[in-house]
Amino acid sequence: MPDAAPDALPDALPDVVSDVVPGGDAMSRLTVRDLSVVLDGRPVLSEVGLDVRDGGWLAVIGANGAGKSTLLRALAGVLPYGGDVLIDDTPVRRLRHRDRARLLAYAPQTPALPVDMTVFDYALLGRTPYIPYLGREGRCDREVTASVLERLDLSRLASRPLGRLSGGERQRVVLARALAQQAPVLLLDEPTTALDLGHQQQVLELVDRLRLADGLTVVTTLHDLSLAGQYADAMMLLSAGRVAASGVPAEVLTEELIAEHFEARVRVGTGPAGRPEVHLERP
Ligand SMILES: Nc1ncnc2c1ncn2[C@@H]1O[C@H](COP(=O)(O)OP(=O)(O)OP(=O)(O)O)[C@@H](O)[C@H]1O
Repeated sequence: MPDAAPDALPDALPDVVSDVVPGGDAMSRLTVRDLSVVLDGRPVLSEVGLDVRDGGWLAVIGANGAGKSTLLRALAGVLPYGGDVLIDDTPVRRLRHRDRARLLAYAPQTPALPVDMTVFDYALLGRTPYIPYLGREGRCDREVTASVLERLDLSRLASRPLGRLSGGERQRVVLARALAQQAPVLLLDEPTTALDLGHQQQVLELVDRLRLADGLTVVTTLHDLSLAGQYADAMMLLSAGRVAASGVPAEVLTEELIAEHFEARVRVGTGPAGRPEVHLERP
């Protein structure tokens, strides 16, 4: 069954979410130096560097196979890498798993989901770093989870097993788990690919509001270049595992760079607030 259209977004964040997402004093500047990843003996990322300010939104773009998901997986610590990943001045690889999970949340593109687990219990897994060893979740954990599910239009599916969701519903549940984690750095791998237009807007607006209100630092891969240009304040173009361009969206979303790295013919216009809009043109 398709979901109902998402509710209009209020200007203010819901109390519970704004109370539970870390405040502006949380650590969240993300710095990457000379990052490299080798998979199956082949270099997939080389000499990647980036710097995302506290409360910044970096969109990583690039053609299929450029290394975008690999970059996010390395940042999330689920792949071995060379080089340094720092949150403020703390090397992420030195953190214990639990401490890292409080600083950095990652929503993968297509995670394996336990088909019998309910939507609520899966999103509640995001609270694991806050639950004492051998303990149970508390009221706050359940409230945070319920609030995030509500913001993502998932409350009515809370007791539904994951195996009985549509693709777009599954994608929002994966995001819900990451948001319930309350980490100041959020890594989202193609968070909108399976979503209808209304839910794309709902998800990106929610992430943007959390970023502006609470200083979340966001890194996301996005294939939709216009969406990337509308939401990100910085962009990085990856090509064959290396940084081909980086800067503000207007510096990266140029007709020349897109032609060269995507082999696509586009027209780049200027949208609201001077942000670039990318339109495909028929050859
Ligand atoms: N586990 C793996 N073992 C070996 N090679 C891999 C592995 N995972 C990915 N690769 C290769 O690494 C390269 C980068 O893959 P990655 O998934 O990061 O690209 P991407 O930019 O996210 O692509 P897409 O836009 O298609 O999602 C590709 O050539 C891919 O085939």
